[in-house]
Amino acid sequence: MCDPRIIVALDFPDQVEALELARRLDRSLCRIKVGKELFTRAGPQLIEKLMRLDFEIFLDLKFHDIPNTAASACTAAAALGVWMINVHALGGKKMLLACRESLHQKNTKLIAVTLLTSLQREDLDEVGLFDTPAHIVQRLALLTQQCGLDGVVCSALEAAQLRSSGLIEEFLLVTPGIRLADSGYNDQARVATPRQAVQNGADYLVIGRPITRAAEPLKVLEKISREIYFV
Ligand SMILES: O=C(O)c1cc(=O)[nH]c(=O)n1[C@@H]1O[C@H](COP(=O)(O)O)[C@@H](O)[C@H]1O
Repeated sequence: MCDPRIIVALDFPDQVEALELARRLDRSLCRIKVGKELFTRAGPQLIEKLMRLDFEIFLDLKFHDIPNTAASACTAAAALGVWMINVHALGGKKMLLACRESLHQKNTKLIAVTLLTSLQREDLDEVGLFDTPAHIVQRLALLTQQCGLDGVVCSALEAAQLRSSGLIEEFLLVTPGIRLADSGYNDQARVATPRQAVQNGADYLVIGRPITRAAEPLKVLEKISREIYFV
């Protein structure tokens, strides 16, 4: 199977809309991300249905809890047969190690969210993180790599610096906060275009509203795929 770099975020309130959109996409051009809203409403059955449509699934539940609880949740998520799952790196080293260990001998990839792409410097100050997003992301990415996870979620703005900072080449950089030149930011803060993201070294681009809310989602997906193909 080819390795499409676009992950379409199916952020919908119910499975009817989600499946309808999925059927309009081309599985050779994208994977699919199911997040908290849709999974809470539609559950594991929806994951099965999407896998029957031959999509690889990133189950984005961003676990963040004490090590035992987070690790058990990872085991349960991976048992669904999904391609990728995630946790928050701010859960700390012990949690990251426990989660990694819980997926021992499983094929599911485990990545950690560094800093949400909706956050900027002022938001970090408010929660007592007095440093730049770039520094914090770097620290959390190195910690995540030391704990043996497969990669991190970061914004594409940090990807270039991470790539030149000694991360191993196979370490995955997954970047949401992707916006087309003519689309608004919505609630995102640290954004980049698809082309910039790939130029900066992102492996996978998570894209929601610019595709899912477009009048013709498949056309936008095809256009972005062409744009990043030769970067
Ligand atoms: O883990 C994620 O996927 C994620 C991390 C992050 O830092 N920022 C972020 O936007 N996401 C997810 O990526 C998707 C972005 O959607 P759009 O803003 O509509 O493109 C949403 O489903 C978010 O939950």
